[in-house]
Amino acid sequence: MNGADSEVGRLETVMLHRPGAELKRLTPRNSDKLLFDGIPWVGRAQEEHDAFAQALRDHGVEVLYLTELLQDTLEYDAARQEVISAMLEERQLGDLLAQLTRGHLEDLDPEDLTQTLIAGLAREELKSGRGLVYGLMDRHDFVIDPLPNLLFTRDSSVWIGDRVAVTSLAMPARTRESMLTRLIYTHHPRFAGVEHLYEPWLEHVEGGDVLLMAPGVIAVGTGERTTPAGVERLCRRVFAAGLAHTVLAVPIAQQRATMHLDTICTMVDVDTVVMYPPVAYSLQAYAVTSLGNGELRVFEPRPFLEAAAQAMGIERVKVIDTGLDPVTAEREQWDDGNNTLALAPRVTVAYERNVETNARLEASGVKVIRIAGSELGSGRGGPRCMSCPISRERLATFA
Ligand SMILES: NC(=[NH2+])NCCC[C@H](N)C(=O)O
Repeated sequence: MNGADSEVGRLETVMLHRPGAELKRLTPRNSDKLLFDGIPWVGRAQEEHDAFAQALRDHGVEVLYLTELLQDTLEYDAARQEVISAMLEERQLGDLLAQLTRGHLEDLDPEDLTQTLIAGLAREELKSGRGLVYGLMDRHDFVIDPLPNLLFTRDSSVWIGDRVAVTSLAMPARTRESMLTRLIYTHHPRFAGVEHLYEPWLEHVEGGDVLLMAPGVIAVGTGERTTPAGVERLCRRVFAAGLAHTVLAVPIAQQRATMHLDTICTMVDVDTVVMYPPVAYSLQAYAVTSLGNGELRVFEPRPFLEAAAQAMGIERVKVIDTGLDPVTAEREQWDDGNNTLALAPRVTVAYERNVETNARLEASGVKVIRIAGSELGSGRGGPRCMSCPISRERLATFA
């Protein structure tokens, strides 16, 4: 069954995106805007990603690739027309260039259209071009921008219970990603009948900020990406759908190092988190519950770990004591040491480079499946960011 009610129920199916030609578009001139901190060696990034996918399969996880789902989806004419129109509307190319681009895209078969939607289209790759907009563009300028961050499938959709929240991404370089995930969830037969909990045109919410702490309890970070209004909208929708009794709104620093809640905290067991030490005990949360009729009850802020324990109905949330010195902690947090992907309670995937954090996880009895991420990490995302769980074994129902 599709969906998830926790971060740690046995992972059954996951959606990944194997990085490809879109990474080859990165240059020192555009990488900041495209949210990469370096220029990855693409072949090696693919090898690292293949090893990640294989590690998941070795643990019984079904791996779906976004590219394959998208290509299947683009076999349907309605889906092709929908995505081409939506993309051209967003891109603002002017009437003539939009018309030429439409012609170019309509001629592509599903495989090439998939590639173009992901890797983008430079002006010089357009079959025929003319007019003012075309003339004013440099030949390397993008008629369609590439999507190098599609690699981080966590952010462009998130399953809550049996529904999928297609997210509303905050950074201009990423907004088109959820146009593609929405298309897949709307038209791909594998997802027929799945209800959408959220839509890309609503207030900003990114999947990296959403943590399913326990059945019925969701923590949502709000900072650089998910906005306060996004959390409020998600609360209303989650409560209306009966998917949770409590949402914890967690303000996080509005900066790149902590762009999502999952950069500082992920779950490794039903009651245990691994957390960036400097914030572990200072992070605050506003618990939100439903008063019915769409009204929300918002509680005074309290320490996050306390508020979470109360909502989860447990005495306390355990924190893996990484006990790291501040410099090591900061280095490993930057390299996504706290961004782990649980395959089951106490079994987690982590970047091998975060030697100290991983050693502490193991000392606490967590099995760590190490993967290489020297190239993948240049996009500032770890195993959790690079995975969208489509199905996890349910822990319980809370109703
Ligand atoms: N869930 C996450 N932490 N995702 C990380 C996304 C990294 C990506 N380069 C961005 O800046 O958006």
